[in-house]
Amino acid sequence: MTTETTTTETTTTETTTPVPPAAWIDLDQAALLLDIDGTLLDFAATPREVWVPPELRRTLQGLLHRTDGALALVSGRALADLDLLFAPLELPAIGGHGAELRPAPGQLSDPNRTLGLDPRLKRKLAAVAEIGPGVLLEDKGYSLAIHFRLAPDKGDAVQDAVAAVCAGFPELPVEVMPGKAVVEVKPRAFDKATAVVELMRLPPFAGRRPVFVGDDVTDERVFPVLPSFGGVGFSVGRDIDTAAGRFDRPADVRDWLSGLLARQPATGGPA
Ligand SMILES: O=P(O)(O)OC[C@H]1O[C@H](O[C@H]2O[C@H](CO)[C@@H](O)[C@H](O)[C@H]2O)[C@H](O)[C@@H](O)[C@@H]1O
Ligand SMILES: [Mg+2]
Repeated sequence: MTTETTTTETTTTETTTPVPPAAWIDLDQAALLLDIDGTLLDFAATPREVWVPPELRRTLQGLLHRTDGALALVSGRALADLDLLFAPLELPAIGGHGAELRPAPGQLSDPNRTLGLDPRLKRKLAAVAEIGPGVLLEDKGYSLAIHFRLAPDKGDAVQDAVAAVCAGFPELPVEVMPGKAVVEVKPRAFDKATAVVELMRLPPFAGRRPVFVGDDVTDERVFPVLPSFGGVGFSVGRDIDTAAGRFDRPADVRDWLSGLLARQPATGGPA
């Protein structure tokens, strides 16, 4: 069992690494890989309360077309959840921190990619919600997320309890993945980095240069694998050593993406 420390959501306006000009990215060669919460979308009190701006849907659809399908969401959320959020769009996606992989719209993720979380472990973890009101469970089948955004004072207790429960199952190949006001227990066999490597070997992503944007601990593992595909990564809200630059907030990422599309529309080459 592996444990990491929780991340913060501290956002400063002091940008030490400049946001990359949209003109730097060549959409004829790029594969756009985009994290969701804290990157494309602003945080909300609960997972269901996030808002997807209609303009963002239009931008993603345009970029998907402009890159010949080489745009994917790379999320900790389950694919079914992503499809509800972005409906009627169905985008190529990595879901559940790598548990699910859909290289093209309309395809199904192989249900045998990963085993479900051991039910004994899941039951014990679910009991952590008894710590108090505001501690929410999100069951993804292959993993369980325990949210404490509505009860920030209970964050330490939740993390300690999750670590204690997992320590009781040393034989299980699981890891504790910290996030933004959440802690998730997932199989160790996959993560966003392993799934990105897999995706980048499949058409229409293969041969393109990945441009990844992400904000969280789970995203940090992706940055080091990008150079082997000629790609780069950008962080959101904080500097990360292995990132090529930083956006301050999701609204900046959204503006950058719409600028990217505006500069390189489908009918012409780069502006
Ligand atoms: O990898 P991501 O796409 O960034 O997904 C990470 C987790 O995002 C969601 O939780 C986070 O966003 C919620 C809505 O803003 C917020 O209420 C929560 O506190 C955050 O942790 C999602 O619910 C998780 O399943 C994802 O793993
Ligand atoms: Mg995120």
